[in-house]
Amino acid sequence: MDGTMVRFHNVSLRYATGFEALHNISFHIKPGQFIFLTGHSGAGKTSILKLIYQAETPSEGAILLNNRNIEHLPHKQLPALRRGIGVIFQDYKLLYDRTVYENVALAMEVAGQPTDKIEIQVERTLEYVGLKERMFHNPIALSGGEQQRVAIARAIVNRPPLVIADEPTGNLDKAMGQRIMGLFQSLHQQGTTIIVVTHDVEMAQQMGHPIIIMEDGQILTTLEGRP
Ligand SMILES: Nc1ncnc2c1ncn2[C@@H]1O[C@H](COP(=O)(O)OP(=O)(O)OP(=O)(O)O)[C@@H](O)[C@H]1O
Repeated sequence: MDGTMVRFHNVSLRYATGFEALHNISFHIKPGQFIFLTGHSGAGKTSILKLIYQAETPSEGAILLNNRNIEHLPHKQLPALRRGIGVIFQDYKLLYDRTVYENVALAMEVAGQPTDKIEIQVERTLEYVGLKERMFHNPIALSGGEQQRVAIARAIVNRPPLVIADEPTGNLDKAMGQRIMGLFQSLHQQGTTIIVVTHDVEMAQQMGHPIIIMEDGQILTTLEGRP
């Protein structure tokens, strides 16, 4: 497929502390690609995700998202940009005073979707991640792998073209990790662009997708994956 889903062009990121977490990063992700981002702790992986969903702005360089330049986007355009990205955070960021259903529905409510559509789509998405039976439970009563799947359901319920996940299998056993990766693989097969941060290079290699390896805020190398 042609075009650009994400492009970093000579991007650097200096945090308010003065620390430069990313230095002169360039890479290109096409629509529909599945990419892994790996590297040791502190290499800058989460910082890249933060730049993509605009929690941070680069100190230098250009970022293109869906062929649009985003590094100096007006504030009022931010919500629309973020709706096009499903973000799965390292610590899930679920709301523990609401049910599983409500956690996922909220993402559609803030996107202004009508109630009837929300009911159908939330149920369908929870079924997809295998949690329909737990719909009215509080996420606190769920295992780590189940909470991870609620976070995935919330991220994909609006069907964003881009899904980014920070260490989605980090705290899970191998079987649950594979199940989560299976979900990303099936989203990828439906045409979604996927970026997954992981420490697990072996697992990433088994999946056969390209792997960007980071070190000290720079890209060390990119492994191309299987054709
Ligand atoms: N808000 C911040 N202010 C200052 N420094 C930060 C901030 N966030 C991250 N850093 C620093 O930037 C560097 C890169 O952090 P980042 O979270 O991107 O690394 P990472 O590769 O995702 O690490 P991990 O695998 O441990 O999650 C680290 O040295 C970190 O301490």
